[in-house]
Amino acid sequence: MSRLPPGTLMQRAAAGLAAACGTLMHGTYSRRLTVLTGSGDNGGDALYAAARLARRGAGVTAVLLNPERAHPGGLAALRRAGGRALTADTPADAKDADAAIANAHLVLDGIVGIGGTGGLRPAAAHLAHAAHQARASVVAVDLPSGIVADTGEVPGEAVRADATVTFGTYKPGLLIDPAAEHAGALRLIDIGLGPYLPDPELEALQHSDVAALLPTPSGESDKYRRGVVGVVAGSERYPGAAVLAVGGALRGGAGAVRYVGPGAAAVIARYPETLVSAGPPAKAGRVQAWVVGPGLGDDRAARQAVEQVLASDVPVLVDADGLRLADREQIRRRTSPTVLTPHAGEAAALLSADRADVEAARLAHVTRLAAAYDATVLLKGSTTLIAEQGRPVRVNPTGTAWLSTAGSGDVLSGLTGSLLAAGLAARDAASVGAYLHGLAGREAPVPFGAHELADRIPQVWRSVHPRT
Ligand SMILES: NC(=O)C1=CN([C@@H]2O[C@H](COP(=O)(O)OP(=O)(O)OC[C@H]3O[C@@H](n4cnc5c(N)ncnc54)[C@H](OP(=O)(O)O)[C@@H]3O)[C@@H](O)[C@H]2O)[C@@H](O)CC1
Ligand SMILES: Nc1ncnc2c1ncn2[C@@H]1O[C@H](COP(=O)(O)OP(=O)(O)O)[C@@H](O)[C@H]1O
Ligand SMILES: [K+]
Repeated sequence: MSRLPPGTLMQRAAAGLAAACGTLMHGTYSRRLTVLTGSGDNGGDALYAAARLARRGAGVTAVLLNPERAHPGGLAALRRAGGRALTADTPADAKDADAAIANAHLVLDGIVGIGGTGGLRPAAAHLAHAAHQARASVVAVDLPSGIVADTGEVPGEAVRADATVTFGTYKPGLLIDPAAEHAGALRLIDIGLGPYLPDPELEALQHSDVAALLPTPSGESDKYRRGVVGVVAGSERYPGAAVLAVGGALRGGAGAVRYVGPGAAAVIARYPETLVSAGPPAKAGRVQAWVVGPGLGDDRAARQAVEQVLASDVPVLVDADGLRLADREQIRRRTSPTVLTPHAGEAAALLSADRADVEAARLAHVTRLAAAYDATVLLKGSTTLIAEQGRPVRVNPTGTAWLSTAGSGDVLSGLTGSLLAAGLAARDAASVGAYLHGLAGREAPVPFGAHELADRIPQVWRSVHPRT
């Protein structure tokens, strides 16, 4: 801001916002637009954008939460363009304000942006509620008012938007639930901040990043050089977990999958290429990475298997029952990489916290877990986050709620373990595993069972890396 004439960034933001709204309303002429206006610069962006739309024929009403402190330049521009302004909490205007929201084609949420603190105050919450009830599309300016931009938490009332037009850079709250769910479709407007932004605290891989990380065999490759992944999963009670984890592992780029446990017959019946051994992991032969935990149960053999795997000197992914059975000190003492893949309930147990608190503040909890266990942590759920100490947290941009189906996590752990065995660093293996798993969930015809996810992986692998 200090390098440019005053107001330049706001004008860039308003121009981008107006263009996006024009597209969303399929034009401006005779469209009704209502602007929920707070008293900071977020309201200023909204007012200037609305003035641009009014000049192009839209009928604009601004509902002001605090008329004395509404952005003076924005309000003047709106009035010059023929827009009208109402005061939200004066009895004379309140009815008109509610009607303007109820009858709008589009409602712009300019209540608060990155300057907001806490849930919406009552007058603002009333407007947010009215917008939600209305037929109008709701477009959030920079972010849905009431969410915490930096964390994705939603501490109280917040706007529910159909789309969010954000400026300069994505904010963590637009990418992490529960806040992300309030944002709707995202649109980033470049206002020229790029070169001045600090390193991000949160990052999301794109297709090209994932393509560059995918292991690809070369002329020199043989099955051992490609990596062998050991899978310790399944039990008499849950033989299917073994099949699903092996199914994921066979599609993760390792050269061979070694299965260790009581589910060998079921595994071989489905995947005859699997190397199986009946004894404990310590006797199973060399692997380049282990996956331990899906459907393992909790008998003595299971506990012993977890202990042996954690005692190895190769990367280990611990999931499901493995997270429950693992000796926590043993995890912390490991010198090779460890990847923990809890869902919110398992994360809560590992931190002696409440599941609801983990889901409400995913970023804080995944960061705490990575520090507490000195491990790479992939926290599953409606948003998947990957944390490692000292590195930006990664948020997985793929996925769908259809992934919440039994056994889906088993496929993810096999897949991610296979990427570890193929030589990816722990954080990359977890991010790439989540990315492909999420894409498979989007591509598979719904409703799907978890085994169909494993079957989809080669197709999404090719879509990410067409030359494989
Ligand atoms: N930075 C940049 O480069 C650019 C920034 N830009 C834009 O500026 C925005 C940030 O503007 P900002 O800093 O003026 O704060 P903003 O988000 O409008 O909120 C402050 C107001 O909210 C109020 N308020 C607070 N909490 C509340 C609550 N819970 N419920 C209700 N009200 C609450 C608070 O009231 P107060 O506490 O003062 O009474 C104050 O009036 C940013 O998001 C982007 O849109 C663009 O123009 C492009 C360049
Ligand atoms: N609401 C949701 N939206 C998107 N993905 C979800 C949702 N709920 C769960 N998932 C994903 O589905 C998978 C479920 O894994 P998990 O909880 O381990 O189930 P299971 O133990 O049955 O395999 C994870 O990859 C998780 O991120
Ligand atoms: K807003």
